[in-house]
Amino acid sequence: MFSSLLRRAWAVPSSRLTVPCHSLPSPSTLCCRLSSTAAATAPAPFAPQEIPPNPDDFASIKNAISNETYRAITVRPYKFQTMSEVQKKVLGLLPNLALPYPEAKAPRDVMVRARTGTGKTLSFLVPAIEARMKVLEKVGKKALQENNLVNDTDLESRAQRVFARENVGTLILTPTRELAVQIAKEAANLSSNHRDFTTHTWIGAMSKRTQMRDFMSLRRDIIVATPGRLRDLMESEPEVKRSLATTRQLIFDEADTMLEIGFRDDIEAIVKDLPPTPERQTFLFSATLQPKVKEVARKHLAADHTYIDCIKEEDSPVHASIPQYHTVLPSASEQIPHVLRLIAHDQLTNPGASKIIVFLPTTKMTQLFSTILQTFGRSILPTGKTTKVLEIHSKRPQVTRSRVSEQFKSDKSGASVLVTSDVSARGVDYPGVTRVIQVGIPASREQYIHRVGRTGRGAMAGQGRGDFVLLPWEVGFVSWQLTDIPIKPLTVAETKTQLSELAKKHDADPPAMPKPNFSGKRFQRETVAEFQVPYTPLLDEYDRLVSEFGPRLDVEAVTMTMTSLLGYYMAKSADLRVSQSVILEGIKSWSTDAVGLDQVPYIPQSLLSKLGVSDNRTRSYGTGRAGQYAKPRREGQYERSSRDGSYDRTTRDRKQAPWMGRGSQRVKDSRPRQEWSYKEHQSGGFDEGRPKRFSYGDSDYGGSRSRPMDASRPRRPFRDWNREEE
Ligand SMILES: Nc1ncnc2c1ncn2[C@@H]1O[C@H](COP(=O)(O)OP(=O)(O)OP(=O)(O)O)[C@@H](O)[C@H]1O
Repeated sequence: MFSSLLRRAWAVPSSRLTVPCHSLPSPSTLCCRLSSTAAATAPAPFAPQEIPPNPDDFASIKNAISNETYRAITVRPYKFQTMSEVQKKVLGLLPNLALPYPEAKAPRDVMVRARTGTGKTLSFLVPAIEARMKVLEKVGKKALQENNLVNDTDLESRAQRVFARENVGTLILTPTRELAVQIAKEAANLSSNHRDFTTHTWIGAMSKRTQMRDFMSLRRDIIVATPGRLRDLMESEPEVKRSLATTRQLIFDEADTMLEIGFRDDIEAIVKDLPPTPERQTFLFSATLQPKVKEVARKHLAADHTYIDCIKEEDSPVHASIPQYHTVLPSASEQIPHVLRLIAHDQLTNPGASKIIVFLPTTKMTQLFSTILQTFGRSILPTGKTTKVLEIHSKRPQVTRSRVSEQFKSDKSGASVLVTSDVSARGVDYPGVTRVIQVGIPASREQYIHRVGRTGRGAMAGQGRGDFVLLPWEVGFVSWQLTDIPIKPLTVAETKTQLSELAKKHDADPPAMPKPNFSGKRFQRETVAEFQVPYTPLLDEYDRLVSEFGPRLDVEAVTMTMTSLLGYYMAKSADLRVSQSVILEGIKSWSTDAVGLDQVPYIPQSLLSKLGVSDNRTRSYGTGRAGQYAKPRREGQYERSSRDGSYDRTTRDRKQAPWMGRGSQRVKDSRPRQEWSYKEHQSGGFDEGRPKRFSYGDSDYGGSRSRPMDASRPRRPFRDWNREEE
């Protein structure tokens, strides 16, 4: 019983536990905290005993960290009591981990693997703050020594201030802007009791002038940066380069992605100007660390670094308690209705507490889904118009991205959906996410894990759910890439049945939702979810959806989406173990079956050649003739394979379905992965959070800068995707 109490203490603020120890069973930690009270009242023969704190509690590292940091963790603003496994293992290395070089004993570098949402951020920020404070303490003492003084607070703090304004303490590198902002906020919270402690955030799309002004005038304790902006500042501002050459600590969050080929140029250029190891201490943290990344990582770490692995070899890399399901759709026409059904399922399962993230593979696809959800979801989802649909991807202005991200973080409406690209896949902490839905395959197995990890975090460990929705030809991803992940099959038919049962229950006994609060002067601006009653009749609408929105969607916008998908998926044929022509046919069918276009849009030959794929056309055939090229869908190619919509293929179907072929390792090995140049990356052609080689899919193909459309072809004006149809 006590162990379960402790486990639950993740959610219990420590201040609440200040009760007399005799009223509790036997928690040693609490007795320890209250030992002075006990001492005052205890009879003389039983002198107070020093009971060591529970090793799982932050109290056990109290003497290894400064009082200011300890208070920030356990009192304000965090009120955490129990350490997670990763925190216990990393913070257990304190105080040595935070001692300045050369006093500290080796090993000082660490590489850490721990599941998503288990508090890795705090694990690296505490040593970062402590290391900085220790260095400053040393600087103060040195100033006293040089002046032959024993005590002079003014002199000490003057010396510390000068030092802190010239030298950088810790540099933290992250793949995305949202994550950088989040870490910087957490660093500010954790250091809030240390006077004048300053954290800088250097990310793209924010004013360099402001960043430089703050850097020149304030302390330089911690810098949290994305590699692009950091490199830019290092190359253009001599003072940045000079100051970074004094950095004592380098931290890679989401280390595996930071060390992948896409970021490698930037990282190497940055690290070259930092002090070498062992003078510089390096931490690498991630939920996923493949063997090849570990090899690259060793280049940046001291040879005698510590490797902390909180995931046992035989365990799943995702929280085993998060149920995960994959649905292989019988036909592309089921894609949007099925996603809507999953959202409805979540809203009915968690009435008034539903918070969903939908991941899409490209920015154009994200825009398309967001538009469809905003337009149609609001009429057929259980929470109707009160459903909040938010959209984030790298093509949105940074101000909007930050606003939307904050909005979703603080959302308590009970019916919100964040439609996003991979910019939200790693590290971002959205509290209370009840379900993660992935539509289409992620960039890699690791990205799948990180996406699912947006649910079941922190105090909600083990709660939540993951759904993975695949087109028929994407099935290879589950068969070949997710072999070690406990993911169960779920058919469209099963989802329909479950939803219909939930709807019946809902109609029989609609949940009582809190009414918006109009009392007093304060008007509660947050919309609270309201349910449509009766809901069961609306379930029939799902199947009519595609024919409804098909004619209302802009053909050119769908073409752009399709082009972005081509760029993304062509590089994935080895992962899926299907040929590129199967993918091409699959995406063409998607444009008619899933989004309801009358005919497949024109795809320029030049784009297909660039992607290294042919659809058996000659160059002259079809050039500039979008309408003429478009051909009707091949009847029956992606038809439903069974009457109830389940994925139950007959032998005949199996023969006809090329994606069911498993391919061979030889094909996989012989085909090089597509990689894209730094130039493409600089031109904005990549979605942050994902290495550049995936840039093509999310790039401006189909976008405003370099559209592969035939220039002579008359175009329809591009619709504003964020507005509802007038
Ligand atoms: N000891 C703790 N007790 C309770 N909650 C905690 C504790 N440590 C961290 N948390 C909370 O858990 C959540 C997840 O933490 P964090 O974002 O650091 O996870 P992570 O391991 O870095 O995840 P990811 O791999 O996705 O980046 C945060 O909301 C954080 O405030």
